[in-house]
Amino acid sequence: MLASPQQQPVVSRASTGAPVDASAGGPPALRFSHVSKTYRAGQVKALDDVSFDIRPGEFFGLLGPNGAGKTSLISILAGLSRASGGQVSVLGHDVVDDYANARKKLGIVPQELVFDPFFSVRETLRIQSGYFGVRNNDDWIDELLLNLGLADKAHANMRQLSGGMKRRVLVAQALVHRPPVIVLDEPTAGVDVELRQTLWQFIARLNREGHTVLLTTHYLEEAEALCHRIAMLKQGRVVALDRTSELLAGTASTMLQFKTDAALPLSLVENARVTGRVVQLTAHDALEVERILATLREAAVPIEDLEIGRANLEDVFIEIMQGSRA
Ligand SMILES: Nc1ncnc2c1ncn2[C@@H]1O[C@H](COP(=O)(O)OP(=O)(O)OP(=O)(O)O)[C@@H](O)[C@H]1O
Repeated sequence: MLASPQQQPVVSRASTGAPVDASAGGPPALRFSHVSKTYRAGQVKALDDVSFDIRPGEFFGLLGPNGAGKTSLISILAGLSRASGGQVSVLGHDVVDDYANARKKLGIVPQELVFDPFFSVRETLRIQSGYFGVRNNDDWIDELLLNLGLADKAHANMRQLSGGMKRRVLVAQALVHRPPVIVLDEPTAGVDVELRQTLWQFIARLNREGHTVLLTTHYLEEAEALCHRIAMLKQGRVVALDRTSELLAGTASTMLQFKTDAALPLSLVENARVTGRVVQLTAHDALEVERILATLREAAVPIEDLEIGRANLEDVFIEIMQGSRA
């Protein structure tokens, strides 16, 4: 961890390279306990009895379609909104009863870009340090600027920055007080490949050094690559929670993809994912692949650009959201 004198690493690495949970027996990094949230006098149920823990040092993904409740959960965690029921805590500090201590442990990168346009990047980060009572923070601010590709923008005014640059400042802002728990709410929405790589390299390094990370994203390939465990929300409820590798192991293992202009035989339509001319079908084994290809041949469906590969997290996500998998 990028340790400051006040903050002890929550996870360290033994000489074998194996991660060691230095806080074993301590509180979870994040605890969501029977959390519910309703809007409009109970008419909209955004969260319904959500419970799970995130361990210190984990890289945890929270996935779900639009409206599943991810932002509602993060708003409660950040103290921006109150749960209708249940509790949330950060390293043992309740986000309502012990808000100041809970907030100090959190670095939150929000979805929305909100800044005071009159300050420079460095001033923005100094002001944010001041909110957390951190003085003489320029060395760490310089390190953040360097790692997020902002070194040459330190004196630029916030209003002069592009959207992608502003998002980098948002990340730096969340990290000024070296929080042990980092929450990223769709940090790569609409940002270019270069920033994604810079951002993920840096966040992965912080995670290796012991910081806990909670990520929400619609980019499932990012979640698959980065997250140790994943929870999936659907209509405010947790419908899946497991190690990423277990989620992948439980899915139909093979993906067939091809292009066609013709209609699919009825027996295949139900399980097909169709995007324009591109059709994707999952199969559990080689026999099922053969059966699908035979069905297409018998129905005289002309196919182009056939590819057969391994199913990925997107396939798992769709299976779970469609309710075709427990
Ligand atoms: N302030 C609000 N007033 C009324 N309903 C709301 C409010 N905020 C969220 N909702 C509703 O609560 C549900 C969950 O919304 P939420 O924004 O938490 O989902 P989300 O998973 O973050 O979605 P997205 O992926 O689109 O950001 C949705 O039905 C949404 O319409």
